[in-house]
Amino acid sequence: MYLTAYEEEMYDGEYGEAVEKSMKILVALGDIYGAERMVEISSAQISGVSYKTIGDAGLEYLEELSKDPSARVKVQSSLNPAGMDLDNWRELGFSREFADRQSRIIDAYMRMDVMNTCTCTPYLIGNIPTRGSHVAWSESSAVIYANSILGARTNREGGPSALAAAICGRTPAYGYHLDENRIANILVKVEDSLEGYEYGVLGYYVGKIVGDGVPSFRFRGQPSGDEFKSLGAALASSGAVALYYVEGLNPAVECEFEDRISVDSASLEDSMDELSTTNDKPDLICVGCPHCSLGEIRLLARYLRHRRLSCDFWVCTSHALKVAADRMGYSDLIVGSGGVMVSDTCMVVSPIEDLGFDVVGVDSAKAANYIPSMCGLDVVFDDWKNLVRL
Ligand SMILES: C[C@@](O)(CCOP(=O)(O)O)CC(=O)O
Ligand code: SF4
Repeated sequence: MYLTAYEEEMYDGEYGEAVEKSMKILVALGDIYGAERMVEISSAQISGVSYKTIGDAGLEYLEELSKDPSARVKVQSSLNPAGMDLDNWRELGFSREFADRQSRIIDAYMRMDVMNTCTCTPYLIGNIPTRGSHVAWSESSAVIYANSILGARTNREGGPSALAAAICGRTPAYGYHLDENRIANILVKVEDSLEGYEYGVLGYYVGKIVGDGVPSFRFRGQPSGDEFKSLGAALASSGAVALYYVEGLNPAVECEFEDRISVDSASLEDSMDELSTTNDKPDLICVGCPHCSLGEIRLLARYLRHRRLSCDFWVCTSHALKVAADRMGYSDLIVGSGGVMVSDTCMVVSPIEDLGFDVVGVDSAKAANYIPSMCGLDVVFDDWKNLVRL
């Protein structure tokens, strides 16, 4: 592939070992996917943060890499959720051993100047790529949000390739960076008006049909940003979708529809049932997959203000939005009803299986899809208001 003089110098090790190693990863990826050149990126979102998911091998790789002074990111780079709340891990019951290793991972990233914002919704707290800009993001729910709602361009990176891109400020130009791979190829007509968590069910259903295709949605009403967050997360987890369009919002510049499908509430019923693995009552309810927006926290707080929860209840969000919720008094209302504000982590990447829970209630199709395999626990999937009433 073609490299500029500067990129070649990075490749030849003139800027240090970590830069050289990172450039070699990017060139190898570019060669595999037929990239002809690199593009400059404006930001990175780096997954592979939880000690639960990357283990000792990941920890050692990051510590080793971060010792090299050339391992410093060139663009704004933010971290995906970690395996614990970085401040309140003791109160939530995480072990000291887990916490020590998790902190070493965060420290290694911080040495490389990656921001320890620890959220899968970086676009809610300031890592907001502009329309048309190239980025290297590796959280599938954030990738699809960036490509679809923000109009930026990113492939579904892995943690190591997003980090390599951040260290070089470049990513190979293939896949969703190129116009020809951003053509809508399946029309999805949504016949009924949906609400809240139903957008996750829709994403789960459509993702299984379209795989890595590019759907274009025709909705009856206009979903909210939070609903797009749920829709995209589910599309990216049951399928490998990285980009979708919405008629009237971000219509596809080009469409080559190979298929057209219609979806109504009845077609979603089976998916709705599939997402629960038990009829038992949850002993933990978790919302915030992807991490809650401040608007979602506000609605939870208003609903819970005069209620008492009958089981543990986690509201997962970023540290930044938890601070905002504290100042608004939302956190007090949630805590007052028996809930907990959990920042930096979530029900999938934290070791909830070691905290004595058996059945987790979630309103996120993505979380319902992942908890049985990633935590080995049973799941009840429903609207959060129904879960709270159970
Ligand atoms: C499941 C997921 O949201 C979080 C776990 O990933 P990681 O621990 O950040 O590698 C990753 C993804 O969907 O890209
Ligand atoms: S599993 Fe959900 S909450 Fe956890 S990091 Fe992924 S998108 Fe975010």
